[in-house]
Amino acid sequence: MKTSATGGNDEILTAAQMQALEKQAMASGMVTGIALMERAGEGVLQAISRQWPDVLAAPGRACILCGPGNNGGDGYVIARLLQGQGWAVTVVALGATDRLPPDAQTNHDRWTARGEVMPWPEAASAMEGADLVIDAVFGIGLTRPLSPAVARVMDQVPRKARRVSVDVPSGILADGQTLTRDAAFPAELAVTFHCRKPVHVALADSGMAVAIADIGL
Ligand SMILES: NC(=O)C1=CN([C@@H]2O[C@H](COP(=O)(O)OP(=O)(O)OC[C@H]3O[C@@H](n4cnc5c(N)ncnc54)[C@H](OP(=O)(O)O)[C@@H]3O)[C@@H](O)[C@H]2O)[C@H](O)CC1
Ligand SMILES: [K+]
Repeated sequence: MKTSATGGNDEILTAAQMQALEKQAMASGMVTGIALMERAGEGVLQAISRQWPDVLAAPGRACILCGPGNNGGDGYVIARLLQGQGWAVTVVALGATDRLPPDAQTNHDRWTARGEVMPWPEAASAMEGADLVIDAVFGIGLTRPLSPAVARVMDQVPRKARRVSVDVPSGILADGQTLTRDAAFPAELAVTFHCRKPVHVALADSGMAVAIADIGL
């Protein structure tokens, strides 16, 4: 699997086009959702190593914010992988965790066999002192502005941590209309899958780095 600044893929797909591509790949039997999710999690860690070679070299403390969909599912994969590399991992879940989409539920359950999940109101304390905060709250499925309880946490993300968004910084629609930029997760790096979405182009000169992980689509 390769990750790079452009991933060698200069295509730009909308959220709908990306969802159609994933659906088609899964319907064709070429790949399963659970395999895509595992590759996505692995791709995020590879992109972090490219961006900051030292960060993953020495295990530290990571806080993973997981949302109610498959973006959250990616977060549970990342939690498990980081813990396997010796990191102290805290996971915080937004919403119920007993009715996630199937692939996310599988990865949530794999995580809870080895670690805790804190409720959203404890997000601020869970992020305190973290070396790495991963935003796996919303990806291309965001459909409306963040609720105040979620927007507040975005303001509380410790700026001294390395801050990485899975796919799209939560709070921003993948298709580029910035819902509430100020309430969005303050990502230094967004790791997206297969190709960039319009939001990655729109944020190009915001100082946020973008990496593309190839998930075999
Ligand atoms: N499809 C795959 O196999 C892969 C997907 N990847 C990752 O998945 C996300 C897209 O996942 P999806 O579940 O479609 O969407 P999200 O996780 O981004 O969020 C959807 C859920 O969030 C709810 N939602 C939306 N907006 C809000 C909001 N403002 N406040 C609260 N909740 C919100 C939404 O609920 P609805 O009420 O709108 O139904 C959903 O429950 C993609 O970004 C990738 O990270 C894998 O990476 C590859 C395989
Ligand atoms: K995200």
